[in-house]
Amino acid sequence: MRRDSEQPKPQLFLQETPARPAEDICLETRHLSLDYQARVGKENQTRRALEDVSLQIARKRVTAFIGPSGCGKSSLLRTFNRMTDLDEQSRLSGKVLLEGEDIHARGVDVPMLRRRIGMVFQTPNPFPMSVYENVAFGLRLVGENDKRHLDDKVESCLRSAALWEEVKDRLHDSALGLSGGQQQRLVIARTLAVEPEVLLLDEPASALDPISTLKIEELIRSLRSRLTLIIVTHNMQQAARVSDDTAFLHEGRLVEFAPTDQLFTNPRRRQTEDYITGRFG
Ligand SMILES: Nc1ncnc2c1ncn2[C@@H]1O[C@H](COP(=O)(O)OP(=O)(O)OP(=O)(O)O)[C@@H](O)[C@H]1O
Repeated sequence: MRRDSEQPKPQLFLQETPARPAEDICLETRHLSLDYQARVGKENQTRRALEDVSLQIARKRVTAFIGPSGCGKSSLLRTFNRMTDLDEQSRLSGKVLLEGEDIHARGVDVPMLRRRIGMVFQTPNPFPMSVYENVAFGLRLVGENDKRHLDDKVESCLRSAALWEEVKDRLHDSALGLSGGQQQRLVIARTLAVEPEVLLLDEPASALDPISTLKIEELIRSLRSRLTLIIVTHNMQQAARVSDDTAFLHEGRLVEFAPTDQLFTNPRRRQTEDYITGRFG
């Protein structure tokens, strides 16, 4: 196995990664750093969650973010749909580009950005309404009220989320009566209804049992023919099973980003090797 003798130099990262044709890149960060305010005793201190992260996410692939707790995986994910804006005290520098366009440029429509880049969280969060209305929700918001069209769309999204067969006879029952795994697939169906280009998944299966986890993993694989997926996971086996590319982060820095097979079998960085072989983390 090849090892580096030196500490990683993330700023060299792009030169070491096989260049992707520009037309294959969906999302890109350039020298992205994120600072937040932490309360220490009676004082606020500025802390860095992300440090000079530059990476290119390929379209219609599954990219996994792995790394020890607190390394910045979720923070990085949340920059892609500007969820980090919700913390008014955090400061971002560098760029995030979606299809080559700066998502922080003046005039960007943030609700539209969040339609294009959907997000699914660790704990399933269906709305307290029926299964049907959960999926129809986003469509109604954009003015779709035609019943035939809504019926078709609800069915196709539930099929895409591998949930239709389990819920087709209880579409008008409360979504809160579904199991945790079903709720998470419903949330994915709800997100798919507004036809996002990118789906961000923040530990989507960590609250689920093994069978539900398997279903979510199969779903992730099946969705990559139609959109770009990015998954944060603590579980390296899961990253290896579902992703095409994997980024390893440590202390807010991108240490290594490579095709998943390569990263797990022949990591280029000593730190990556130590992490995947369980020497730390
Ligand atoms: N707005 C914020 N306020 C307080 N702390 C923050 C904020 N943003 C990031 N952090 C801190 O920055 C670090 C990175 O957090 P992040 O949630 O991105 O890590 P992570 O790799 O996803 O961790 P985990 O695997 O434990 O979920 C953590 O120490 C976190 O507590």
